[in-house]
Amino acid sequence: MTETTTPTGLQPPSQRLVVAVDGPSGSGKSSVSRAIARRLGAAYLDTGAMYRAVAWHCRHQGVLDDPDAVVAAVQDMDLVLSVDPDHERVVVGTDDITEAIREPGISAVVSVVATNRAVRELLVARQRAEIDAHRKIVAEGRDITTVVAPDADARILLTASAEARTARRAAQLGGAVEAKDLAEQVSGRDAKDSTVVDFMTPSDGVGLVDSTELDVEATIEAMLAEITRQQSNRTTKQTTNPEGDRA
Ligand SMILES: Nc1ncnc2c1ncn2[C@@H]1O[C@H](COP(=O)(O)OP(=O)(O)O)[C@@H](O)[C@H]1O
Ligand SMILES: Nc1ccn([C@H]2C[C@H](O)[C@@H](COP(=O)(O)OP(=O)(O)O)O2)c(=O)n1
Repeated sequence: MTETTTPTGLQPPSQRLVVAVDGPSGSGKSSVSRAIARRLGAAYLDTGAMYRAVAWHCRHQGVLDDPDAVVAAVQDMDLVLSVDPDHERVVVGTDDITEAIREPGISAVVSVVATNRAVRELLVARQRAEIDAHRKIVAEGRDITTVVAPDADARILLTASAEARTARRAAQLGGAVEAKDLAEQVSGRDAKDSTVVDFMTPSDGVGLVDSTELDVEATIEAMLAEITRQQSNRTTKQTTNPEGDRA
């Protein structure tokens, strides 16, 4: 069966679209993915917010130091995460923690839960269910292109130099953080998180967008161009080889 295509090679709007975005801290994943979701009329899944919510919940329960208790807490956790790109909202039980999960105290401990493999399995299952529940969705994190949605319609690794990422984070935090704490929040956290997933090099078939020399708008344009390129490639493959690799 051949898929119908628009004149530009893009899939028509009624078709499913899953965009997967990974990258290190401060590369622009959240701001750029949110903007792309708006432009595509898609949902937006911030998987980092899920890890942050787990860190908040475990700290709140006083179990961060006990890996088994962390897993139990995640299993029992009642998490509501908005996937509306225009409305950021994270709620655990009756606590609205939308603001709290962005505090430096959570950034400092989030790797404890993100490097717990059992926690990752639970969250990956939840992320896949969320992706399946939406016709169009942009999902971003560290392992979306490789583990959560390796079959996504478009997969992109968004990078920037360590200097650019640290400078962006400094500006975002309003210059209120000391240089050594800033380096720990960006490169230090990436080093810890990299022990369980690789988000510094694109895996096979994943497009690379380097935003070091680009402003936010130019990065959005570069990402949209890469999404279009990958969609066109997939459409061409499906048209020329509709049976895929089946003999
Ligand atoms: N290409 C860019 N140029 C300049 N600033 C950027 C760029 N991309 C993102 N930013 C800014 O850098 C900060 C970190 O971006 P964010 O989207 O939170 O990154 P990430 O989700 O990868 O950690 C934000 O203040 C954002 O507005
Ligand atoms: N898919 C994901 C998403 C985030 N994480 C981890 C890595 C980070 O330390 C935390 C928080 O992620 P978040 O994307 O909010 O991080 P930033 O502060 O934007 O750099 O969660 C992960 O391990 N896997």
